[in-house]
This record gives sequence, C-alpha cells and structure tokens, in this order.
Amino acid sequence: MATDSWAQAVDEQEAAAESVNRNLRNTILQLFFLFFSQEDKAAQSLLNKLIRNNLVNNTNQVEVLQKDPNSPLYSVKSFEELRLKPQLLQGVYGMGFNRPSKIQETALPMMLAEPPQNLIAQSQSGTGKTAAFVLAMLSHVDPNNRYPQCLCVSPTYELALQTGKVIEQMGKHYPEVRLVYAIRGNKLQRGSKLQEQIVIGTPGTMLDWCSKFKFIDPKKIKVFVLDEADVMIATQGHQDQSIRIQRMLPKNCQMLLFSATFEETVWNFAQRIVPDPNIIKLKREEETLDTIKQYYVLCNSKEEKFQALCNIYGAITIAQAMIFCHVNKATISYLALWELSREGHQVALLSGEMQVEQRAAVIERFRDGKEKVLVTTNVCARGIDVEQVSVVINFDLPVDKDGNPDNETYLHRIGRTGRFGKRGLAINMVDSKMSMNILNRIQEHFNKKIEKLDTDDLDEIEKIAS
Ligand SMILES: Nc1ncnc2c1ncn2[C@@H]1O[C@H](COP(=O)(O)OP(=O)(O)OP(=O)(O)O)[C@@H](O)[C@H]1O
Repeated sequence: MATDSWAQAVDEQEAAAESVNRNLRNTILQLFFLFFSQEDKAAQSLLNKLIRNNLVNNTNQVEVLQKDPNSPLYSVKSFEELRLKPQLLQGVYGMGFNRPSKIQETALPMMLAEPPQNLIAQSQSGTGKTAAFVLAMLSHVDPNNRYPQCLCVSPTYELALQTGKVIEQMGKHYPEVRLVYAIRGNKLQRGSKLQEQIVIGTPGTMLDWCSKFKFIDPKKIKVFVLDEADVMIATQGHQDQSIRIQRMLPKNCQMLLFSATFEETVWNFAQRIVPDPNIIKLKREEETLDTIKQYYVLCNSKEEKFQALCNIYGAITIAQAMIFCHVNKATISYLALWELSREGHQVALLSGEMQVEQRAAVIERFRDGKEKVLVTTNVCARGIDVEQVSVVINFDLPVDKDGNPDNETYLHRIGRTGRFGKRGLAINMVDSKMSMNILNRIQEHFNKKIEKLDTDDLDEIEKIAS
C-alpha cells in the first residue's frame, strides 16, 4: 500500500515535470523562430516573460539559493536527515519539495526533540514556516488515539483554510491522521467529541470548542501552534482568546509561535507567555528579502496613481498582482469594480467587511488564476500563499491607527510576492508629503533603499521587471 502511494507520488511528480518541460520546449521553439525572423522586440518580450514566469530559472534559482549560506533557503541537510516518518517524507516529496529551507532545517530538530521543547521562531515571508510547523504537528500525533492532540490557531478564516490544505497535502500518505476546521460556520452537534487528531482554526471558534462546547479536551493537547503569532498577541481580542486557550492546556504542552515579524514589545510578551523557549530570531537587516525588488512612484492624486498602475500594466506582463489599499470602500470599489475592470483586467475584490465564506471563495478563484488582480486590504496582508503573484502594489501605504508607518504590515504585504526564492516586485504609490515621510521611515526601519520609479518611462519599467 505504502509502495503504491509512493509510486503514485513519483508519477505525479514526473507528470508535472514533463508538462513543465513540454511548455518550455514549445516556448523555446517560439523564441528561436522570433530570433530568426528578426522579431527582436517580440523575442525579448517573450524571453522576459519566460524568466518572469520562472519557467527557466526558478528551479535553478531555488537550488542556487539553497546552497548560498546567506539565503533564507540555505540548507545543508536533506529531509531524510531530519528524521521524518516515511509517510511524511512521501508527503513532502509529493509536494515537490527537494530540500528543507533554513527555518525548516533549524526548527524541525528543536520541535521534534524529546522531551518536547517550546519555540518562538521568526523567518522571512514565504520561506516555509507553515510546512515546518505542519510537519511538527504531523510528527507528534499518535494516530491510534482518536482525539485532538494538536491545535493550530490562525488569525483569519482563509489562512486557517490554507494551512489546513497544507496539512492535508503533507499528510496525504498518512490517512490515519485526520483534521478538522474550527472555523465559523462549521457547526457540530452539541455533546459531540472530536475524533480528529489535529484542529486548525480561528481563535474565537477554537476557544468555544475547548471551553463552551467541550468538543475538545484541552488537557489532552500535546502541541499548540500560534501562526502569525505577533498579530495574535498584538490584537486584543485574539490575545485574550489565545491566552484563555493556552491556560486550559497541560503544563508540558509544546508551544510553537511562528511569524515573519515580531515587533520588540510583542517579542518580549511572547517570551513571557512561553516557558523556556528555543528562539530563532532574525536581525532587522535580514527581515527583507533581496529577491523582492522595492520601488516607489510619485503621484499627485488618486487618478495619477491609477494612471501609474495602467502604465505598469502596459509595460510588463504581470502573472498575478495584489493591490493593497486602505479599508475604504470608495477606493476599493473605484479600483476594482470600475476603473481596472473597465481597462479589461479580471479583477477580484476582497475586504474585511465581506462574509468569511465569500472571502474564501474569492481567494480560491484568485488562486486558480480565474482573476489576475486582487484588490484588497490588510485582511490579505499575511500568510496568503499564491505562487503566481509577481507584483504587489501598495496603492495606499500601510499605516497604524495613529498614522505612523506599519512596518510589520508592509513586510507581510510585499511578502505576498517572491515566495520561496521566486523573484517579486513591490511598488509603492506615494501621493503626498505625508506618505513620502511614511515611506522614508519604512526605508529607515529596514535600512533598505526603496528606489524611485518613473512610470511614464516604459523602458524603465520594463528594465526593473527583467
Ligand atoms: N522545502 C521546500 N521546498 C520547496 N518549496 C517549499 C518548501 N517549503 C515550503 N515551500 C513552498 O514555499 C511557499 C511558501 O511557504 P509558506 O507558505 O510555508 O511560507 P511562510 O514562511 O509560512 O510564509 P508567510 O510568512 O507569508 O506566512 C509555499 O508555496 C510552499 O509550498
């Protein structure tokens, strides 16, 4: 049985590789044809597209990065050396992962040690944190025990669904382990006792399931994961609920906190609530990814910002883009429903005011490539993993409630592109002295220069994308 599924996983891998090769062969033939017909511009544009779509260089690039000690994808070990169960190795390879990333290689031995150790871990966006804690949960469950043993809490409904999918994929060859979603709308009968070993959900429903409805016996939990831990701690409601869940868990329950960002006060708080933790922390200058190029565009009005957006779209091929703006219905509707669609783009709109089920459906369509542009707010800033997002646009810069730069949100937003070694482009729209000041403070905070881009110069735009 195990051998069959292994063979099937290998077949799937080979079929995927074969289809990539076929596409590559066709495109290269097309490229030769264009060069020989002296269609230089068309050939150049196709070549750029090829590179941007990562058909040529992404696999190579990941391999190169995984050998570069300065890259967050650097690893010296194989997944075998991390001593994963054979079923999980099959899951990992079935997902097309060849080697662990730095965070996976460092965090997994700590998380799998006996006796279990707590961990607070920071690693750049898109470097495989989810896979790391999912593997830890799947490794710790005892499939013979039919009750919840691992709880994983995410800040949003759609992120909980996305992480659940990763658990399902990684655990594909480990069918005895089951998963349930503690999210709004998933109604269980009163008095039920869950048999699934892993529960993934949002903090409010998870708390209700542990305390009010008693679907989960918190005393039997072995692993408690807080994904996007800094926002779980910094947001009042999430913090209360997460801490109330934590108080119900046994003293020796393993606590795992993960995020790409930990503001100093949040980091200190995390260390107070997690007993004796292992710590993986980035230096400030390591937080940004070199694979994401950052630019800003000077504009005088909303209309000019929109024109800049159109120029960018006119100059480069964008696989998929996410455009972030303030929680302002008027701007969102202006961009999504009217202007961009009128320009012929397939645009989706996602804001926090929508029903959660509706939001999940929008993300699903975007993930499937049915829409190429997602206009959204901070509700999508964190965690969402859509491989084809090659450009992130901050139509409005991220600010906190006092109007100060929200550095953490900035990092999470731009991290929706450039996932796992891919190259990405982040473009910030600046439309006032105040927003220039915010951008400057973001640059200072990360000690990273954000270059100016003239969107009236199409050649310049083409250059930054090549
Ligand atoms: N070892 C690996 N080899 C190849 N791809 C990987 C590996 N680990 C993770 N990935 C892929 O990299 C992408 C990013 O991973 P993931 O979503 O876990 O990042 P993250 O660190 O949790 O990001 P974020 O901070 O945005 O939440 C995913 O598409 C995932 O499938």
